Amino acid sequence: MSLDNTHYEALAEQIESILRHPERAIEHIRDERTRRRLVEGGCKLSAALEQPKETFRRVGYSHLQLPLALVGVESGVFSALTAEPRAFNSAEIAARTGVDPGLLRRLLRYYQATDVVSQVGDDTYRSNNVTRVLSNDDQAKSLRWTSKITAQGALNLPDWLRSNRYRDPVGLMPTAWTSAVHTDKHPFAWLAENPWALELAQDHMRIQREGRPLFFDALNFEQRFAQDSTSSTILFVDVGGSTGSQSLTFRQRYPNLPGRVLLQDRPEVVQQAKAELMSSANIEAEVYDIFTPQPVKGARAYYLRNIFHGLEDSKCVEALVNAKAGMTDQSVILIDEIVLPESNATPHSSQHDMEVMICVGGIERTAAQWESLLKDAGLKMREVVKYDKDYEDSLIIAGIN
Ligand SMILES: C[S@@+](CC[C@H](N)C(=O)[O-])C[C@H]1O[C@@H](n2cnc3c(N)ncnc32)[C@H](O)[C@@H]1O
Repeated sequence: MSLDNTHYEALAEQIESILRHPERAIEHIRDERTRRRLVEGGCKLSAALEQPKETFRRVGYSHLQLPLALVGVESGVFSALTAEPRAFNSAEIAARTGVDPGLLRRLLRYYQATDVVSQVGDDTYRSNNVTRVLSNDDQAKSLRWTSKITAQGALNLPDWLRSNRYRDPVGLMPTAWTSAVHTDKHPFAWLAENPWALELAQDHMRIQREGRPLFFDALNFEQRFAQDSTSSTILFVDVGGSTGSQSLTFRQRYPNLPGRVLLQDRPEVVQQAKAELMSSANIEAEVYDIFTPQPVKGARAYYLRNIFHGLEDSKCVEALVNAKAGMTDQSVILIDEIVLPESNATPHSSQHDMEVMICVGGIERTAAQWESLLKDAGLKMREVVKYDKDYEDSLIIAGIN
């Protein structure tokens, strides 16, 4: 259908009418697919129609977004605005936060202009859906991680890639991030020596998963892998499982399933996991290095989430061969990672690819790349279960044959 100016005028009026009461739209759009179409269409339309100076402003000022969000979080401005469902003037917010009134007016002007808060009068502001997300303590922790850690590496990316002559930097050390923080340590070793950052890393990993589907939603573990289990069956080995969120979920999803659940990770992480994991959760935790042969023999499933995207191919194959050392014909390796499509990747999955490149010299992979890695380790890719379309999160099921 060819559209003329009258159609575009009518569409613009409809959009403006939605924006006069966005909360009504949130209330009335019942279908998630419709909401996504509007959000994605709006973003793509905005980029497709913008003039050169608008492109420059969008891209050239993108460095302000993250630090100013963190300012709003750490100063308490966002939580002051969300404390009550009403509008506040800047003097009230200044009194509640201790932020200088002059600075506060400038910050609020910026937040209003970038849709982080809503302005209802000359000096009156109220929270909106964006303020509410940013004032959530957990989201704030995640912002601290990206701002204090990953953003440092991202800003160093142009120099780092140029100095490495634009090679694909998979497995390259130092990474864009380690060179930005001037360490010659591997990022995991650096984290072990910087407990404040390790805590942020773990919080971020936990938070960025919240509300997203889990592989348990798409696959019935009990039916597929736990037939005839007894109390001595090793059901689920959560390799590199951090403080055990997936082990805990496993126990919660299958409370009556007989068998053992084991968490394996680096020494400093296992120490923390043991302190955090409730003994009633019935999860064992042990130190294990994925670059040594798997000591736990004959488990039904060796589960590895977000481990391989931090490793170059040769290291992945080494870790897979080591995992295989524990497997029997009945065992499977479950790799829970992004599986990138060959075309039309989502922003989330491609952002993750950039993030692992910047921080750990890692890479997100396509199904063909996963299949090739598994083949090199003498394993067979049996099935790929995609369980989150936004992130392309998938469970790759592999076995010895
Ligand atoms: C990106 S995190 C993923 C954590 C967890 N699997 C999840 O998805 O929430 C990577 C984990 O691998 C662990 N790790 C890194 N190198 C390891 C090694 N050589 N052996 C065992 N675990 C390792 C880290 O300590 C960290 O907990």
